[in-house]
Amino acid sequence: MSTTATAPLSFIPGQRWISDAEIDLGLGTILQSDRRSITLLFPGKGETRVYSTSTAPLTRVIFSEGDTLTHQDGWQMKVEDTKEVDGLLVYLGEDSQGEFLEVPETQLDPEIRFQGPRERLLTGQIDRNNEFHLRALARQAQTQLAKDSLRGLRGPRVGLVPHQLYIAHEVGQRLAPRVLLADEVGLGKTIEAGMILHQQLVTGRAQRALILVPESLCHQWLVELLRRFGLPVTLMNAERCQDQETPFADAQIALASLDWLVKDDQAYTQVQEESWDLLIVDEAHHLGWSPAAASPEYLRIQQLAEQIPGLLLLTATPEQSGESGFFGQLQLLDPARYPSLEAFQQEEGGYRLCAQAINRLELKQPLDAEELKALEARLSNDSQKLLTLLEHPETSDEQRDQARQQLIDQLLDRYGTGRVLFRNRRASVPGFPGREVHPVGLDCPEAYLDLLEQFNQPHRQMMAEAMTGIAWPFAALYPERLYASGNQSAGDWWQFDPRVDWLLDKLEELKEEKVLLICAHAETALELSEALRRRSGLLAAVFHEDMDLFDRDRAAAWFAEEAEEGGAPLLICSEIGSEGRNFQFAHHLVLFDLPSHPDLLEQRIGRLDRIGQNQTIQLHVPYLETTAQADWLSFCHEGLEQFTRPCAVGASLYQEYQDDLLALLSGEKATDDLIPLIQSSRDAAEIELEAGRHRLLELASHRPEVSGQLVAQLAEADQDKLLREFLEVALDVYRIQNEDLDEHTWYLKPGKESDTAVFTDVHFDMEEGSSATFLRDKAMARDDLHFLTWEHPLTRNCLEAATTTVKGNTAVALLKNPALPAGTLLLEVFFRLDLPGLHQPLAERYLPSLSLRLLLDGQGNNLAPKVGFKGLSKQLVKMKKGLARDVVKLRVDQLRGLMDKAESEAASHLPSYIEEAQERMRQQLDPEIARLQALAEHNPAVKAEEISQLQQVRLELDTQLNQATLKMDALRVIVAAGRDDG
Ligand SMILES: Nc1ncnc2c1ncn2[C@@H]1O[C@H](COP(=O)(O)OP(=O)(O)OP(=O)(O)O)[C@@H](O)[C@H]1O
Repeated sequence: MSTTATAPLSFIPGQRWISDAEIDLGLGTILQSDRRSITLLFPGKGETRVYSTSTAPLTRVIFSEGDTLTHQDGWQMKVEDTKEVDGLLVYLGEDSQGEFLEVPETQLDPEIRFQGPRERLLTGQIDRNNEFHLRALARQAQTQLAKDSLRGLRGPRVGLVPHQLYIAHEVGQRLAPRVLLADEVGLGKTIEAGMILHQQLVTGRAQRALILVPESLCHQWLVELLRRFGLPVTLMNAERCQDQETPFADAQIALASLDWLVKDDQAYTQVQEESWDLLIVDEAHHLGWSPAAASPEYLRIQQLAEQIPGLLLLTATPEQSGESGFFGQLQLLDPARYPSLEAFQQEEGGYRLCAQAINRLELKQPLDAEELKALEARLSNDSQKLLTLLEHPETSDEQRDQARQQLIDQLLDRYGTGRVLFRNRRASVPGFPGREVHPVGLDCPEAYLDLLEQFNQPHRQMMAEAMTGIAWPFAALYPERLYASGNQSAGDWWQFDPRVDWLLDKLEELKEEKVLLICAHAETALELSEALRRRSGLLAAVFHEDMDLFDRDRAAAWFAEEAEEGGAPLLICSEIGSEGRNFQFAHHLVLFDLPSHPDLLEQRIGRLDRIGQNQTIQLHVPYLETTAQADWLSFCHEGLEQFTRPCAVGASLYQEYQDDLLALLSGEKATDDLIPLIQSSRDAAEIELEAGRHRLLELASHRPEVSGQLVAQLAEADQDKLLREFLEVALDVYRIQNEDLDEHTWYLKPGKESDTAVFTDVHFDMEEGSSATFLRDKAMARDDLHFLTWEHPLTRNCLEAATTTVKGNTAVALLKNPALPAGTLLLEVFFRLDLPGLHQPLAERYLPSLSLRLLLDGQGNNLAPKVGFKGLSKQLVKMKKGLARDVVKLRVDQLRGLMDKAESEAASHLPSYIEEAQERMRQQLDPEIARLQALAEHNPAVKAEEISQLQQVRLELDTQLNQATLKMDALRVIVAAGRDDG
């Protein structure tokens, strides 16, 4: 395994040497030498070099007893003895069959490479001290990062919002997470998904992800993933896939429109042929499902969800398509846990009791007989043990607390939507500004009144539907559509519709403000913008489904631009703009009409009422009095109170009262009769939810005591000293100019000498340089600054470069410490845990890339526990290369002995290292196995193979971890300079 350096006396043809300056040439053979020059042939590379005898940068290669050499024919031999014949060495030893052999040095393998620190040191390949320093810091960081439970959360350029961090931390750590992210509108589901994805990638839990979103949100997702997470996303579309057989093959993270994949069979097949680790689907309420039929979108996602291990579904309104739609989403996530709609509905009936039991556990009260009996059906053996432990008089308080927490976790997981659904509500997220609503009743013009009356006749309702494409009586909510589809010759609706006059006045009043207007239909949006242009010369940005993606994004960007820079003061959107988009920079929302479903109204308001909104939101609602519009407003406003706060029961009340609501719209029922009924049902449903499902969801979606710690730890990262030290040394090693702009902000500029490989995938200005900060808040406020964390690509590249090349694995330094006599020798050695042949991606999840440091004195005593790396490094100065080589040559025997000692010392540490890795692995896999076993007790859909597969993985990892070794990673020879030099 090792080779040796020498003190050369003379150059004799046939001897084997390496070039210190060109190590890659391999082993050279001296062809000839005279007083002035030496000629070497490097057979491995077929190159010849001539060196001056006095300055030749050459090192003689000599193997010693115990070393293994490789013959030019490929076989190996362990050296037992050496003899010299005419100035050439002959190695004596046995091959693997035990046959005694003699190998002249002329027959050594020329391709020999010296990579390990031991070989490199002994063959005089000595690196700079700061390169060694960088490698050691990088290993230290890797160890720290491998154990870091916040890994993957440090890098994203996002504010520290507790409920988001809780979810990201909880889900991002899972293997193949499958969850529904269903926070109320605008609470940051995209950010949560981004954080989970980032974590999965950074920790190696996932390599590739597929993100499917409505077409209108593609660009916004792309921007968020790049700007906030720096992820390598590829936007896929028909154009990009044209004439390509495997267009998705190069996309590590592919982002595409779900609508496109539903329509394009070929693209869908291409997606299916790839291997993905995580699938993310935004606005998942579009995946319609009922026991009778599933939508094409649902079927496509279902197929993908069966083949992709991880799945994140995002929706603010999971029940938009009814309870069955909601169940359909849960079934995509965990078909085993949610086998049938009936079972799901039955289980829901027990939520209240479960929430009650959890409350009692939290209050440290005993469960009563009714609760115990009801829960028995769901509790399995492990839970029963916990209950017994709770009741046992000798159980300590600490054991009791732990048992209660475990029981709560198990109840949340096994009862209700537990680990699968996360839904935070505004009510429990502080800092949201209020909403103010301004309904404005307007006289209904005669032209509309006539039309509404005509079409309300039973025999004409079908015609209204055929003309407008809107079912009656909902068409009555949009009289301009009735008018426009039948009266083209009679002039434009906007010439007499009082909402337009009102709008013109309102816009005049709000001329300093940005105003978002949403209406239900694309035609209304277009005609309205035309009306404003013709009647007042106002140019509004327009956003609707018939525009292509590019034009839509351009319109949104125009609206977002500052007024002084020519930004549009008004954006007119059809319903499509009511989903997913970020318009929180505006504070005024005009609801030109109301949507026909309460969840759509919630989505509309959510464009402004979202994280980042800093003012009270003004909701302007013009409506036509004495028409269906007025009745519908009563339903939304008084019935559901939607304008003042999100209504959690809107979708279910809409379903419950569907017939009455239709009667209300057709004028067969009066608001005075219906609205009080809806109000009392709402109050009752909300009370029930608060006591049951909501309580469970609240508990499962956010634990403030956990998120509080996460926020505090992440906030501390601003001051991470190791990170700054590591980057300072890295910039020095890779020769990148670094100037302090202030205490926390650097200006970095690559120069001619710089190693530019470390800028791979860093969006960096290589010409002018770029600035970077360690402060999260500063990075959030200024997009032009890089946010420097352990997860920034520059840091990651430096970490990789420092640990995956040989650079820095040897050094020789001078110790300036007057207390030590001159010539005192120390050897500093780093080892790292190595797992040959292990299934790496699987193992890395559990395996901390631990490193071990030893500091041996001349007698082989380990001083590392007393003398730290940092303190020692401060006392070291560099030594010239020539002198360093001489030191190694002079002390070669002592060094060999110390290296052997280091190896045996390291071996004694190995068992405890392996134990730690095994412990981590078990901590992750055992609860998962136990959970599946518990679920299987009640649910035949949990397959036995699923459990045995996981048990098999655990067994294999356990065995493989036992084969781990500690491998020498870097060596530094330290020589005391003594008093005179000090
Ligand atoms: N932690 C955060 N730091 C900075 N900005 C954030 C954070 N969380 C959310 N935001 C911003 O708040 C807005 C809403 O977030 P996001 O789009 O993730 O919400 P959502 O729940 O997905 O919304 P919707 O329900 O409308 O789809 C976005 O502009 C987003 O950039």
